[in-house]
Amino acid sequence: MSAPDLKRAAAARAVTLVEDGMRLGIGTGSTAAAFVALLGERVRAGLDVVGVPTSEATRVACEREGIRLATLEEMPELDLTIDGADEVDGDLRLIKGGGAALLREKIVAVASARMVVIADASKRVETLGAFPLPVEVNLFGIGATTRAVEKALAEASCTGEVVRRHDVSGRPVLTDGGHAILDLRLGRIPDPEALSARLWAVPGVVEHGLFLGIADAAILAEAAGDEAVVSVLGRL
Ligand SMILES: O=C[C@H](O)[C@H](O)[C@H](O)COP(=O)(O)O
Repeated sequence: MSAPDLKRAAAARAVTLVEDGMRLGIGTGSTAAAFVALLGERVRAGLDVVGVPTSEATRVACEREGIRLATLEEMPELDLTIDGADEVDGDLRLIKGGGAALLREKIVAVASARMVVIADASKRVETLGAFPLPVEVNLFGIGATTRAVEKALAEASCTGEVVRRHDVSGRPVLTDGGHAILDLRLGRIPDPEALSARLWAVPGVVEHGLFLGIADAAILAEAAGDEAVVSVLGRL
């Protein structure tokens, strides 16, 4: 059972939550892409939904699948968001932003009555932080902002390094909103709420990838022999 098969299994369970007439938030990343493909199949079979994509990549994928789209200006309240995650803990706290879409993802998730995470079970952790925490920052004053983020880490009892994200060709990554990403390599985050508050207090931080109190449930798929077994954390 490959990782793509597990992602597809989690996405397939999530697609069953979608009902006719729903206003959907549609996430970003490889697991969300599996969801978009399955949603496209249902749309072509007659399901009537409208989606708000959380990135330009997801917008393009949805258009290819024939999924009707709107903006949050046109449709500021959503029924359900389905999105992936880089880490999920037992309290449904998340790290997101491995694909640099965290700002739009958080705006869309908070605009939704429900957010459901889809992931392979390797994303389930006891303590958040092994995955580097993405922080989206304004380009203006990025050196000073990086220093201030380092100081915020110490104040939240975290240790580690702050590294600007580059792509595989060595170019600095820019988000869909034209901002930079700092990856906080921490190993563990002992108090995510404290770190969240410290990061928000830094001028220049646009958003961070800690999603706290936002997700309602997580659909996690793991392999059992040749089968994918899906479990649910929280309530669907
Ligand atoms: O910015 C990207 C997102 O937060 C993704 O949802 C996250 O990185 C998980 O992606 P994947 O499903 O590819 O592991």
